[in-house]
Amino acid sequence: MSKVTALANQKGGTGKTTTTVNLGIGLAMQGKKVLLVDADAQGNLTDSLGFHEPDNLPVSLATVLTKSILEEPYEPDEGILHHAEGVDLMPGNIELSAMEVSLVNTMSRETVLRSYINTIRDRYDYVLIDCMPSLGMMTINALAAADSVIIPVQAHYLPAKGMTQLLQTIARVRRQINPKLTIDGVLVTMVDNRTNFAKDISFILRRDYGDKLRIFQTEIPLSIRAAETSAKGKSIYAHDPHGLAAKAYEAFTKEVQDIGEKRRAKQHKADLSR
Ligand SMILES: Nc1ncnc2c1ncn2[C@@H]1O[C@H](COP(=O)(O)OP(=O)(O)OP(=O)(O)O)[C@@H](O)[C@H]1O
Repeated sequence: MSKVTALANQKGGTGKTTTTVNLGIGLAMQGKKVLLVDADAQGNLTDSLGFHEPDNLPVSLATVLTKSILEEPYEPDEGILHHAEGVDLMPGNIELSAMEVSLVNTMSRETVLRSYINTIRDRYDYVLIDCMPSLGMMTINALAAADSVIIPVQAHYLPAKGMTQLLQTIARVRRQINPKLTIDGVLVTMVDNRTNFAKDISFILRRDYGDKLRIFQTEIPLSIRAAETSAKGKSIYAHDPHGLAAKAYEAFTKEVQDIGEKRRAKQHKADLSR
């Protein structure tokens, strides 16, 4: 059974893309089949995986979503790229911003991405969707398509207001479109352990949200090496395998996998008792 997870936070630069890459490749290193979906018009995920000119790709997420809306046929694996470290990628690019506008007048505007992902999810153990830094139509589509959400939060920014908005949006999507949507947890990223500020943010998050949400045990350290990976088109495991950021992403991958295993066991039990 595959699991679809959206990495979402409407604030920009919180580590969504870096986490999508390193969680995805981390899961692939554990033998899982993984599809990464670039649902951000900036195409940063596509760029980070070494496809440095996303806008020049002949087929991208916008292409297949448009075909899906127009009810034109497409091959399930149309446009899917393969990365040397064992993950597949449905690339995204600037064409998604035009989609964001055209979706408003589409009947199935909130579930176009879900329809597409449903055609391919059985081929994978995990599908990770890297969201735009907004709560617009594409992010709603990602939340409608997902089984769960991971919220990366930057350690040096107090997320209180943004978090409330995001949690409200998730609750609304759950009520109106996708009742099974759950929150896997909040991942604190770019933690600078030399300052007290990061520790404070982490403390505040755990204090204010810890009883409602899982705050992942693992925190991702601030790391120049992690920031370098996107230009290299590699994961942190390939770029700096012995560094702290690689160790942290490895531990985070393990936490996510444990959640996935528990969910599978629960589902299995429910299926048996039917
Ligand atoms: N652990 C880290 N340490 C230092 N820099 C990092 C770390 N993780 C990510 N970065 C850098 O911070 C910037 C923002 O990260 P990233 O692109 O992953 O965030 P994002 O939430 O996907 O951004 P956007 O909202 O623009 O899509 C990038 O330049 C990235 O290389």
